[in-house]
Amino acid sequence: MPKTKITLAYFPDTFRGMMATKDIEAGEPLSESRWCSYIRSIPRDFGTIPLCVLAGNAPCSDIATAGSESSRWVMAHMPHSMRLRVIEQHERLYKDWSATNTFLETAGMGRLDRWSHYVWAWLAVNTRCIHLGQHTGAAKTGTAGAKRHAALADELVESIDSTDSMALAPVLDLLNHSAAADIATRFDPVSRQFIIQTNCAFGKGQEAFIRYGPHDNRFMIIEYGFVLARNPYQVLELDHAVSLWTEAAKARLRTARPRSLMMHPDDVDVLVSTLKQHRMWGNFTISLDDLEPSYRLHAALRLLLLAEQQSMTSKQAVRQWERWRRGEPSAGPGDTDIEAAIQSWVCEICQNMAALSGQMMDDIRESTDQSRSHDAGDPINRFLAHCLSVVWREISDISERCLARIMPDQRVMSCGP
Ligand SMILES: C[S@@+](CC[C@H](N)C(=O)[O-])C[C@H]1O[C@@H](n2cnc3c(N)ncnc32)[C@H](O)[C@@H]1O
Repeated sequence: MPKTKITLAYFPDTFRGMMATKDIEAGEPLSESRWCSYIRSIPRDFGTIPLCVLAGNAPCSDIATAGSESSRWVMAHMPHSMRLRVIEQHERLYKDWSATNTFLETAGMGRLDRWSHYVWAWLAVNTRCIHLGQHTGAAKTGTAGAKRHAALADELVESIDSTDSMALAPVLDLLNHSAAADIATRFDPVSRQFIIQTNCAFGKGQEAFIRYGPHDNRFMIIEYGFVLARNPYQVLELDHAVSLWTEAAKARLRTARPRSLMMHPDDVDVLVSTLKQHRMWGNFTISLDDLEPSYRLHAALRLLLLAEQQSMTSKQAVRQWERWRRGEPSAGPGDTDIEAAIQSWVCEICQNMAALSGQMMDDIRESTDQSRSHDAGDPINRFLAHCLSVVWREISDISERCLARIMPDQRVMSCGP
């Protein structure tokens, strides 16, 4: 950290200004870095971001197998999809750390000595940077000059690799996120300024917001360490549930007595490969808006359930599925059965998700209550625990509403054919 003897403070006459934290001799430089004041405005701690908890105090190439008690607790209380994303994020962090050290060593500048400082800096950039490749709503109308200006900005932005063009923008990075904010961003090639323009008004004294993106709360926790109480982007992510189902189907077919004449465990892999070839594998969701399986989930379930339910080979199932995808007339009475099987699958998964989320919310409440009552330090970051609880509440809500849609008149205890 750069050294300085001055810090931001409020003064009765001049309001915000810089105060000496120690005696300063005449002739001393006020700050050893021109960035010092900015760096001091960045939060000291990113403890509500799971990666910060998981990264610990020493670099480790594989967090899935290592970590402190609190990092294991955080991992165990995240939905599966979040866990995968945090592991991926840690791999990126570790790769960046290694690449930075290689660069410094090659340049004869030694190595970074503090992992925790690097993690802090990495998270500061990740939570506060703007991407120059981000470009929304540049003026496409107006005077010839304005259009030329916009075209120049477009050209500049297109020439930038957006994954590699992060910038920290002091003051802009103090703006908080609201899903209701409406902004347009552009880089002005003449003034070389990154401009954020708001399309909604803010009254005097109100907090001015920007929108970081159309992100759900799982993403907000991982990238920014907070949740919105009412996030409009809510979906049930079911990739893991579908993968578990394929494994269970293979196990069932392996032990089936009498052996299924048509389906073989390897057929399940063929069906999965078919979905992958059609770029239809993954991103399986049910959204809060319509409480229906997304097209991708519906299509995948149709193929996966078809072969087993109607005793087909994978080849026959793929042929029938492709006909359905092309919108050709349905292949007879089996079509109603397969739709019922899809509903039944969704019903069972929603019951499992509702039960799991209830258990997770109880666990989180108990763990935070325990660390409060024992006064045992605070191994669990309470705010992070609260954020995880909100995510499980959302999963529970969608699951229960989906069950109520499928079986409107019942308190559903069991689904199935
Ligand atoms: C770009 S900074 C915004 C300024 C930040 N509040 C600060 O004090 O420096 C992003 C961070 O602000 C916080 N943040 C942004 N929007 C928020 C919101 N709606 N509710 C709670 N925290 C928010 C999160 O900690 C996030 O990682």
